[in-house]
Amino acid sequence: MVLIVNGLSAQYHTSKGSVYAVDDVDFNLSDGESIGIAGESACGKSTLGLSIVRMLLGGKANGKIILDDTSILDISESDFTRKFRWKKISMIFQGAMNSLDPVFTIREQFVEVLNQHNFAGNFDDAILNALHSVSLDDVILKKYPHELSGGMKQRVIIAMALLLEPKFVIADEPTTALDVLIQAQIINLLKKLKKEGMSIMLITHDLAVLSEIADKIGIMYGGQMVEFGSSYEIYKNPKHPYTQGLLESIPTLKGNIPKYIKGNPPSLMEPATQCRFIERCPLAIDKCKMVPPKFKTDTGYVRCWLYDQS
Ligand SMILES: Nc1ncnc2c1ncn2[C@@H]1O[C@H](COP(=O)(O)OP(=O)(O)OP(=O)(O)O)[C@@H](O)[C@H]1O
Repeated sequence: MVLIVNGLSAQYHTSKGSVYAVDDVDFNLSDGESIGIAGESACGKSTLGLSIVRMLLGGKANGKIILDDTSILDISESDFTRKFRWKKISMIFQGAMNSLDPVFTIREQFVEVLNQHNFAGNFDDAILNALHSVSLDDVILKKYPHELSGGMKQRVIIAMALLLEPKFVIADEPTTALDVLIQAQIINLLKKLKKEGMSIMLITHDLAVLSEIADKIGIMYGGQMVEFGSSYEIYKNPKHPYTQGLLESIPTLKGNIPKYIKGNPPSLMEPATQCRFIERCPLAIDKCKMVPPKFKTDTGYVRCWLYDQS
């Protein structure tokens, strides 16, 4: 599965005006590659994921998303549902484990998902395959959500996203609200799925959890992907001052005191007219009063005037 995202923007229209939640994002993934999307709260990470599965409620996405040679924003809703949604690409929604229906057994909830997608194969085979791929035992099928631990509920949610065997799964903060041991189990599960050939887009505010899964990383700030590249390049040689700040804020075992980025993220109620990071950037220069374009790096790009070679 090859994914090319080009000039992707997404806006929500609210009674207070438009929210420019995703602004001119580019990235690409080759077959089998996974990407990590990191950035602070409200910088557009979920909106980016929702745009790719065409599930932006109250919003509209523009630009190009090419999935396996099809421009998926240009096909009809029914074609997208029939050929792509949950079959080639699915999403594990943020907080979904808390929205399992308390009055239905886990099996009934799996059946509901299969029915919604007009699944024509053998229901039991599909459910058991998905369940086993997340290392859950068949006995949980008879249980109700309140009988499961948080980690088991999150596995159920991941299994639901895998029911129709998509090759690309977007996981939006799949470890939030789980204790650290369970977080590690879920990350290991995603690693296992990746090894089995699945491409994953892992969305998180925590850069530290990406290192084991992501071949590439996109750093989001104020609706823009301010840096994109191979994980190696982003970790070893981060270029954007925001990426540098994020990496310095990760606690280490070596005793370095984690730093934090002063100030608050910008409002997304206006389109960008200058660098979105200007107010918080320790390295800002005069040019930063203009919106930075994407400057090429070894493996991707950075949106920062400090890398202007002209
Ligand atoms: N349905 C919506 N209607 C209006 N505005 C929205 C909607 N969903 C998100 N937003 C706004 O869009 C911006 C980006 O939100 P988004 O949820 O994509 O960010 P995020 O990086 O995923 O945040 P978090 O890490 O907190 O989940 C925010 O300003 C948010 O308030």
